[in-house]
Amino acid sequence: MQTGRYLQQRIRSFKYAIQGIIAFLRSEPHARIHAVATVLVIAAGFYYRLSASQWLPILIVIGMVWVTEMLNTVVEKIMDHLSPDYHPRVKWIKDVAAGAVLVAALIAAITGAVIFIPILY
Ligand SMILES: Nc1ncnc2c1ncn2[C@@H]1O[C@H](COP(=O)(O)OP(=O)(O)OP(=O)(O)O)[C@@H](O)[C@H]1O
Repeated sequence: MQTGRYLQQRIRSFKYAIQGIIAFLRSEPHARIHAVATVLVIAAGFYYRLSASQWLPILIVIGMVWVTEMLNTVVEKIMDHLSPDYHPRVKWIKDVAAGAVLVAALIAAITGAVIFIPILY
C-alpha cells in the first residue's frame, strides 16, 4: 500500500519534470536551437558510426549544455519575477548564469571538434 503510494508520487514528479522540459522547449527559442543542434550531432554520430568511447563525451557535453541552459533560464525567470527593475546584483547573477552556459558550450564545441575533425579529415 505504502509502496504503491510512493510509486504514484514518483510518477507524478516525473510527469512534472516532463512538463518542465516541454515548457522550456515551447517558451525558449534557445531551447529549439539546442534541440536542432542535438539532433544534428546525434545523427552525425550514427552516420560516422562513433564508438562507445566517442559517444560518451559527446553525450556528456550535450547534457551539460542542456542542463546549464535550463538552469540559466530558471535563474533569469526567478530574477525577473523577484526583481524586475535594474539592479547591479541582478546583473551579476544573470551574467554568471549566462557564463556557465558559455563554459559548457565552449567545452562542447572543443569536444565535438576533437572527435569529428579526425573523422572528417
Ligand atoms: N534586472 C536587471 N538588472 C541588471 N541587469 C540586468 C537585468 N536584467 C537583465 N540584465 C542584464 O541583461 C543581460 C541579459 O538579460 P536577459 O534576462 O534579457 O537574458 P537573455 O540572455 O537576453 O535571455 P533571453 O534571451 O533568454 O531572454 C543579463 O546578463 C544582465 O547583464
